[in-house]
Amino acid sequence: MTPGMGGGGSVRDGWRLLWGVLRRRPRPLLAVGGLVVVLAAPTTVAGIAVAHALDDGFFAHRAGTGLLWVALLVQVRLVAAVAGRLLFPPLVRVVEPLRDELVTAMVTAGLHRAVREDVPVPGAAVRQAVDEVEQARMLVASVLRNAHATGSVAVGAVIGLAVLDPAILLVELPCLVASVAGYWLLVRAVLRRQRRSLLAEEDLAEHVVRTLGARRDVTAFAAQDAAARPVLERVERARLAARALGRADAMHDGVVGVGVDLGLVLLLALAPVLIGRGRLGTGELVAAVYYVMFALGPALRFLVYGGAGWLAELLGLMTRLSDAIAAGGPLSGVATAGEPRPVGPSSPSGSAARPVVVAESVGYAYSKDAAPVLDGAGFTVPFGAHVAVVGPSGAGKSTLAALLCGVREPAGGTVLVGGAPPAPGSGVLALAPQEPYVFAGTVRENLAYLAPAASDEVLRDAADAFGLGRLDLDERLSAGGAGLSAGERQLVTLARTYLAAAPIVVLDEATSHLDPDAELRAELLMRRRGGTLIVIAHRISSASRADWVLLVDAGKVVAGPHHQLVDRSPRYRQLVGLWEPEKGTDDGI
Ligand SMILES: Nc1ncnc2c1ncn2[C@@H]1O[C@H](COP(=O)(O)OP(=O)(O)OP(=O)(O)O)[C@@H](O)[C@H]1O
Repeated sequence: MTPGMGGGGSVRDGWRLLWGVLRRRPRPLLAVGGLVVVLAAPTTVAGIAVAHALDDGFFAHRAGTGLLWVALLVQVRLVAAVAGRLLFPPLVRVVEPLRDELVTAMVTAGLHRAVREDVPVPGAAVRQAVDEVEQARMLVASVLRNAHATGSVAVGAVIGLAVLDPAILLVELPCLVASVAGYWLLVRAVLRRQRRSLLAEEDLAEHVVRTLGARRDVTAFAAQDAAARPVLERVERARLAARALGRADAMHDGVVGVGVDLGLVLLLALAPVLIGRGRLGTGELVAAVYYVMFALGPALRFLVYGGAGWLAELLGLMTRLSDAIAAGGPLSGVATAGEPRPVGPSSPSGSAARPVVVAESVGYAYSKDAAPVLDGAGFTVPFGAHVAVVGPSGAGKSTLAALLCGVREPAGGTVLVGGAPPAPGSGVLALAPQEPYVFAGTVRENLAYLAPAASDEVLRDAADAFGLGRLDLDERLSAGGAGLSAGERQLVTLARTYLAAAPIVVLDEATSHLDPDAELRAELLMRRRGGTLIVIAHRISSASRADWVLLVDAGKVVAGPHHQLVDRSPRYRQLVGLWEPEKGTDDGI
């Protein structure tokens, strides 16, 4: 699980998880709530003391009385500081058990998933889950403590205004309610947009990394434009999401303005009426202004500027935890986020992910005006199958391989590998392309490119098995493999693909320069490595060895075992006929 918002749950799920855990401790929660009113008293008394100090003391030329009220004000502040400590015991009883409950939920869900899907429990993911829960616990404590302080000051001010004159409350309360309601709507909008922006950025980053990782496949398919298009689309999506978030953020000032500035203007507009009727003294007006400016104002500002960020962070975190619990705990995403379970010769046995390849009504054309290469093609390749893809030259076999590898995206229909659209560089598929690529570096580097952890022994065994015994692992190769024969370049590419941990291997006419014996040996090795093998067939012998044949013709795909297609498909018979006369020499087309 990435620390980002990778899941699909909503903020409401985050709320539900948080509330579900908090409400299990109703007594300390009620005590925390009750203390809001108790701790509101100092603010109320402070305003009243200001009013009396002025009206009964200094404005009435009774300095002694005024000073007595000021002394009371100081006393109240001292008592408030001591009373503030009453909050901590119930707060601790609310917050501390949160960690145990959430960690238990995360790890339990993760273990269930591990058992259900037969995947190992990655310690790093569990550690990350514990860290996130700890972060959530600290955020809950901060949010509750600060919300409590803010809430008690605001409640104290509201009570004080009501004591001064209920009419003042009648003009202040609507402003306050409108401000808090606006803030609430804003928080939700900011959260939604923040989440959208984060997801867009994560998606972009993931796509860029994958596309860069697949640059050799992209080059092999000459699909630079097709590979760049989805990246550019994601850049635009991330830009729009960030702009929308910025617009929502800018609304915060308006929310504070309604609660404080508008409230103050209305209070001052009402004051002459109340003073004229003898309902409000000058000192009381000052006290009312004190409540609005120095109690409600800071409380609202804290709520909007400080609290909003904390609350957004807390809810974002809770939503991620809720996603993870719903998806099976801290392991969610581990098996699907670019880490396919290994299948190569250096991999532990019995731990293979088993992605099935499903194509449904797939359409693809190279441009808007070009005739579609594929038009409504559909088939399924079960995990572990050995499949040959055949068809006349130009029928779309390589195009199909590019779609399976995710290097091109279908114009219509869907291609799913292991239930998700294939992503280049995800490591689920390893491709040996038509044009072998050998890059400047040692034989070791060339072979280990898709299996960086492979030992020299494993690399040597693979090289020997593919007939590259004459090459030393330390031997330097130049870009393009000058000095190697065309067949040897293909063998280097094949051995590299063989060593990859990907559960699916696609050979796109990758044996065209090999003699039939070398081709047979390469195919047998690929079958032995385990996983699914999809061969864009160069020779009919290769199709007849496969469990299943996909015949690509006129935009469609017909599937079946070799012998069945020979019986059933005149087109396939024709192809076999074209291939077979050349048998014994080189039966390729
Ligand atoms: N990059 C491209 N731009 C435009 N058209 C293309 C491109 N690549 C392939 N095509 C066209 O798409 C069609 C299918 O090509 P593709 O290479 O997939 O067929 P294929 O069955 O693999 O052929 P072959 O057996 O000759 O390799 C052909 O008509 C080809 O000319």
